[in-house]
Amino acid sequence: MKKLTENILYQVIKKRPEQSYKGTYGRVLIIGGTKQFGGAAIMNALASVHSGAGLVTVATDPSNFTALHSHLPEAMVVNFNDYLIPYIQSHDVILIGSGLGDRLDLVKTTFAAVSAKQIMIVDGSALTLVAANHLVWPTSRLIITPHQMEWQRVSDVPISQQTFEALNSSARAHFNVKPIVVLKQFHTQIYTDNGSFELTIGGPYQATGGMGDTLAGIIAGFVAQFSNTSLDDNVLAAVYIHSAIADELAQQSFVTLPTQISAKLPYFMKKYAN
Ligand SMILES: NC(=O)C1=CN([C@@H]2O[C@H](COP(=O)(O)OP(=O)(O)OC[C@H]3O[C@@H](n4cnc5c(N)ncnc54)[C@H](OP(=O)(O)O)[C@@H]3O)[C@@H](O)[C@H]2O)[C@@H](O)CC1
Ligand SMILES: Nc1ncnc2c1ncn2[C@@H]1O[C@H](COP(=O)(O)OP(=O)(O)O)[C@@H](O)[C@H]1O
Ligand SMILES: [Mg+2]
Repeated sequence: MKKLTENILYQVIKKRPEQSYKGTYGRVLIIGGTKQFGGAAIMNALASVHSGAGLVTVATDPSNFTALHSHLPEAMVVNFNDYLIPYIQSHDVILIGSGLGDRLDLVKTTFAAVSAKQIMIVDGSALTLVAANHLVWPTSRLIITPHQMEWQRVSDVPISQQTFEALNSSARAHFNVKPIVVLKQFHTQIYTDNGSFELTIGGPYQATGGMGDTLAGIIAGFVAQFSNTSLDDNVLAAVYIHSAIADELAQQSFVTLPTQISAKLPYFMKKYAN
């Protein structure tokens, strides 16, 4: 397993060309946040916008609109009970699942509408719904971001066996579509067609609800905007920067809040842009 280093940030984060506009940096659709878990979609969106996605729309329960806008007026909203197919088809990147509760209907609609050229990130409750209902993965460019229990649910590799890299790799190989797998834990592992990678930074100051929702949002922001590097590299850079910022915050803080990580992203990214 290759160890991720800071070098991935120099490779991926580039100074922006002057001849560009918001459309250049990608359109992200976030589908998540039931009434109970609205914070998850808000944290997705904060991370996507702060990491540089050009346009972010959040399809969520309408009870979350005001809270989302008060944190992030940059985001657009749509009621996730409305007809979503035109939204799904017109976005470059779809992030589904954070705080999605039991909305299997939304997972099915999204999987059916997404096309092969779009990038889809599946997180949180959507992973649990895929596993519980034996859904077939869509043939989009797919990234999944399970924590260890979610990975157990979707891959059948028990948490106690997940230390074995070969088992995780072979479980991934048996999916109908081979996704980039971000297996989150202390020292997160990333499984790709080009090998597996290990994060060697980060720590338990990150163990706060919303930390994974924030990572999923950063991944969306990175894959939406960086078009000169591979999808694999963009995901690796997103995973690295999430914990690098946490490490920096942890020098002064006992816990590192997800929203603090998002707030720091633009400043942290600046030093790598060349
Ligand atoms: N503010 C918001 O709106 C927030 C909304 N959120 C949203 O809530 C949804 C549910 O997400 P979830 O992860 O909380 O619940 P679930 O999928 O049932 O997994 C938990 C079960 O797995 C077990 N477990 C074992 N290992 C584990 C591990 N490494 N990491 C984590 N758990 C581990 C664990 O064991 P236990 O803690 O009981 O020991 C428990 O039995 C999801 O969509 C998410 O986006 C959250 O982001 C929070 C903030
Ligand atoms: N002890 C730890 N050390 C390093 N990172 C951690 C630790 N505990 C949690 N994390 C990180 O926090 C995030 C948790 O993701 P997840 O459980 O999906 O959170 P949530 O769904 O509440 O947003 C992952 O990125 C994980 O790697
Ligand atoms: Mg999660």
